[in-house]
Amino acid sequence: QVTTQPPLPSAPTRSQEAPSAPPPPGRREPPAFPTPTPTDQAMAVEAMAEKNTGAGAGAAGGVAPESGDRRSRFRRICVYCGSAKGRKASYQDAAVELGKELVERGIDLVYGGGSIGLMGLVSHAVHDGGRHVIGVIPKSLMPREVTGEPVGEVRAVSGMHERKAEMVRSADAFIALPGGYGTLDELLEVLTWAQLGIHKKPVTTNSDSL
Ligand SMILES: CC(C)=CCNc1ncnc2c1ncn2[C@@H]1O[C@H](COP(=O)(O)O)[C@@H](O)[C@H]1O
Repeated sequence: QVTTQPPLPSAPTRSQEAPSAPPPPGRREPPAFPTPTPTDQAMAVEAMAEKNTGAGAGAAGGVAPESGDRRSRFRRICVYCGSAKGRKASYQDAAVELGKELVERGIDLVYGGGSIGLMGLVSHAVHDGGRHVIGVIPKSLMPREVTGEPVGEVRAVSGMHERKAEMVRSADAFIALPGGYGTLDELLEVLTWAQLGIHKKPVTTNSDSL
């Protein structure tokens, strides 16, 4: 079972569209979706795991939360995010905050292994905070997505499909931050694998990124 928190906005169907309400003239504002903070995202994943019996870290070997502190039931969370920093500073802030939140909750990071863009920000935040970082990256992509010293453990894989499979195998839950087509591809694949019952791990997203 997969739940997104908050639910992704769906486009109105023809029957839902009011015929008497044409779009206003001039510039169209983007819909004002709420932007959950990384704390909201981590909380959402925790809440989903509680709702989904047998889902999440329970099935994937996570640790039980210790009373009185903010340690998570998840051992490792996979973060999907852009290889670019994005148009808004808030995306970069969210990546760093999410990394810090993982550290605070004692969670290790699985990610796409790049050192550029939001991927670089979240991985450095987790690594600098002393948690383990696993970067899963095809060898052929390293020259493009890794600059300087790689962060944490690098798992070199043979291709894009293997990368996504290894990321899903290695993590107990998934959070998508803003990104481009690559992030969208990763998010859709992890969602469709859940729909097919290939895994039973929680998936959540920041709807502002889509
Ligand atoms: C050839 C093939 C099977 C492609 C399937 N597509 C993909 N599979 C796995 N990771 C991807 C794919 N396309 C892009 N990515 C990765 O997704 C990450 C984020 O990309 P983006 O900035 O959101 O854009 C990057 O590390 C990028 O290398």
